[in-house]
Amino acid sequence: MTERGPEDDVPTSVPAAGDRRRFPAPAHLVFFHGPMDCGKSTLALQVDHNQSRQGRHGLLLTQGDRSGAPRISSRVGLSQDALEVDAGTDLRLLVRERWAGGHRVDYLIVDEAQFLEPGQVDQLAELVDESHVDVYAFGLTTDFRARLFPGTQRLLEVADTVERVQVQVLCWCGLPARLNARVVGGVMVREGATVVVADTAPPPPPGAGSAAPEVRYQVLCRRHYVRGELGPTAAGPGQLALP
Ligand SMILES: Nc1ncnc2c1ncn2[C@@H]1O[C@H](COP(=O)(O)OP(=O)(O)O)[C@@H](O)[C@H]1O
Ligand SMILES: Cc1cn([C@H]2C[C@H](O)[C@@H](COP(=O)(O)O)O2)c(=O)[nH]c1=O
Repeated sequence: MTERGPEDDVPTSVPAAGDRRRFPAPAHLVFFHGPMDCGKSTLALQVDHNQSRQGRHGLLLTQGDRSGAPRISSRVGLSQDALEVDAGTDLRLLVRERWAGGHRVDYLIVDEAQFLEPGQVDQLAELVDESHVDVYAFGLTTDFRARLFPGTQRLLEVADTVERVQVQVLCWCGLPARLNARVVGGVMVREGATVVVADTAPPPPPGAGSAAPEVRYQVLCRRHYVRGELGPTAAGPGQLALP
């Protein structure tokens, strides 16, 4: 086990082959991605559990969790308190402040990583390369327009390892679903703000009152995403709202 902290010496040149064991194993930036509901937050909490059980100290970060609280919450029922970050957070300073307060930080768990600014992804890479902090980031591949989020794009560009989360989410037709449709008032939309925090909960049964969330997401296969078809369980006609 390698314990990392501000006091560690960071090698400034590549060691000769015989010297390698004097240097810590390199840290890594790992990015796990997929559509909504594929188990990213569950995996984030599992990675944290497995790392912390090795005696390592992690810092959990998130932004805009569905719970509305600074937490990483999984639909399986697990959840952990986390630090809420936003576009203005310097992630290097965040870690250095923890170190200055006497806390060890060996690794970061970053959920909802699609919401990071590209510059914040570069800060994570710097923490990996210059401070030997392992970073495990978890985020959506694409937004409701089927375009990469800027944070996701940067993670795909610079991460040491990129893994598509293996749990398949299924479209209503039974095919694997990889695209996130935004549904407003029962109708799929393709225009709007990139960030709208909401869940994939199915629509309530007819007559259940107005507690229904106005915005929800539905994960679809490519064909049904392109056609804007939400399937038989969709509220309302399930039609695409043309711009
Ligand atoms: N009651 C349940 N029993 C078993 N697995 C569940 C249950 N509810 C949700 N899940 C699993 O949790 C997954 C969603 O996990 P979550 O971490 O919240 O996803 P993400 O963060 O990617 O949106 C679902 O795809 C499903 O596999
Ligand atoms: C597609 C899409 C999603 N979001 C939001 C909706 C949720 O609050 C999160 C994703 O959460 P999950 O843990 O992956 O289920 O992202 C968004 O703001 N914009 C989008 O285009």
